[in-house]
Amino acid sequence: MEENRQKKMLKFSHITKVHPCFNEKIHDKVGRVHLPVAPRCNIACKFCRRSLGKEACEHRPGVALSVLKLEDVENYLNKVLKEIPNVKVVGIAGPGDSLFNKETFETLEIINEKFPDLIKCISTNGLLLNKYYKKLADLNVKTVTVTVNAIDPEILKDIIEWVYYDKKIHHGIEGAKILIENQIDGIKKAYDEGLIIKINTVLIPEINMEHVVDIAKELKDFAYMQNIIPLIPLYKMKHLRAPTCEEIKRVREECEKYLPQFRACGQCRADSAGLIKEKKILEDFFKEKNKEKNKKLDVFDLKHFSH
Ligand SMILES: C[S@@+](CC[C@H](N)C(=O)[O-])C[C@H]1O[C@@H](n2cnc3c(N)ncnc32)[C@H](O)[C@@H]1O
Ligand code: SF4
Ligand code: SF4
Repeated sequence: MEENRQKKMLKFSHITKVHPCFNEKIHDKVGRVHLPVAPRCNIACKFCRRSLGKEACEHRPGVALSVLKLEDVENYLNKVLKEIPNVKVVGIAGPGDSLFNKETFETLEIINEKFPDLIKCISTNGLLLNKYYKKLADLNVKTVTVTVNAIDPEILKDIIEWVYYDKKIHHGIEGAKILIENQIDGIKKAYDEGLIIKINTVLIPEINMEHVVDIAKELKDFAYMQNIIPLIPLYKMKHLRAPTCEEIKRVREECEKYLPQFRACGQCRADSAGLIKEKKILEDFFKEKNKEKNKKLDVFDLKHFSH
C-alpha cells in the first residue's frame, strides 16, 4: 500500500510541485487565480451562502464580486498575469458548482487556446464527476478537488438539504445516497483517468467530526490528499459552532494515517488571485463589470445545459 502511494506521488509530482493547493511547501510562493464563471449549483449545502456584489466582501468560499463573463476571460487573465507575479494555476471554484455550469467547459477551452502553460484546476461537489471526468481530462485539467463531507447518507442528510439530479429535486436521505454514490464513482473514474484528486471535507463538530476519518479510509487509494476545513457557521448552520483548533488538529492527525493532509487552505473566494495568504481580488476589473448589486444567488436556479 505504502509502495502504491509512493508511486502515485511520483507520477503526479510534475504537477504537485508547482500547485500551491496540492503542496504546502509552496503555498506562499506560487500563485493561483480563481475564475468566477460558475454561479449555479445542483445541491444545497446547509452551510453555503453564495453571494455576489461589492458588499460581499468576506474572504470565504461562495463569494465573488461578480460572475466573470466568457468574453472577459482572456482580458482578465492577461491582467492577472501582468499584475501578479508567479501565477501558475487557474482554477474554477464556483461561486456555485463548476460541473453544473457550461461556462466552466467553455472557459477551459479558452484557457487551452490562449494560456496553454497554466495548470487547470476545478473544484466540485462531485455529483456530476462520473459524467464529466473524461471531458475534464480531454480538456487537459490536471487537478480536481471534490468536497466529500460524509460517506454515510444518515450523516450527509443533515448537511445537505437537497440534490438536483435527473431533472428532479431529491430531499433527505434519497438525495444524500445519490450524491455519495456519484462522488465515489466519479472519484474512482477520475483517478483511473489520471486526474489528481484532493478531497475537501468541511469539519462540522456536531455532525461529522467522528466520521471524517471514514472518508479518509474510504478514499485513500484514489485521492492524493485531503483538505479538512473548518465550518464557517452560515445560512442554515449559522447556529452551529466552528471546530476548535484542537479539534481540527486531532481530526487531521487521525486522517493522516490514511491520507496526506493539506493544512494551508485559505478558504478562498471564487474570485481570488495571487498567493493564497494575500487574499487579493482584482477589484478594478470587476468594478466595471459589477452590475449585480449585493445579490444572493438563487439556490433554485437549476437550468442545466444538458437538459
Ligand atoms: C463554494 S464551494 C465551490 C466548489 C463546489 N461547489 C464544492 O462545493 O466543492 C468551495 C468549497 O467551499 C466550502 N464551503 C462553502 N461554504 C462553506 C462554509 N460555510 N464553511 C466552510 N466551508 C465552506 C465547500 O464545501 C467547498 O469545499
Ligand atoms: S456544492 Fe459548493 S457551491 Fe454548492 S451549495 Fe455546496 S458548497 Fe455551495
Ligand atoms: S480554497 Fe484552499 S484549496 Fe482552494 S485555492 Fe484557496 S487555498 Fe487552495
